Amino acid sequence: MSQALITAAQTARQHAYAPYSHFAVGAAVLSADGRIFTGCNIENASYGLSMCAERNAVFAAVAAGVTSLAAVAVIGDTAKAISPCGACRQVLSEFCAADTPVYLTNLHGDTVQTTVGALLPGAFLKGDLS
Ligand SMILES: O=c1ccn([C@H]2C[C@H](O)[C@@H](CO)O2)c(=O)[nH]1
Ligand SMILES: [Zn+2]
Repeated sequence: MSQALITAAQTARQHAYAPYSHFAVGAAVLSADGRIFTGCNIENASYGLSMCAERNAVFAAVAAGVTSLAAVAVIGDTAKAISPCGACRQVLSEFCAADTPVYLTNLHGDTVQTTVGALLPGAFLKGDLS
């Protein structure tokens, strides 16, 4: 399943809209019942409005009613496996368990398997609200 998820991320990457950074990213997330949702980064002339691939994939899942994710894959044209930004780590923490596997990859086939909890130890979570 990790290979299918990585392939889905790779396909989504082809739709990246990144005319400013020229850095295309794709992401895919897996639901508990085996569905895959994908996202690519989408930039804007107002740079700060740009959105990462990871968050677009998570938001696509949530918009389909899936709020619990079983696995995540991300791909970009990096020298080493891609490293998600802090904002995406926080958003992943909202919808994934700490032990949810994350496959970080690049176009050379380097793959690092980590977890959402390892990517953002001490994430601010629902339970922290009083
Ligand atoms: O993990 C990452 C890292 C970067 N980007 C996007 C944001 C921006 O559009 C471009 C350059 O940072 O890549 C992602 O989508 N995911
Ligand atoms: Zn991000």
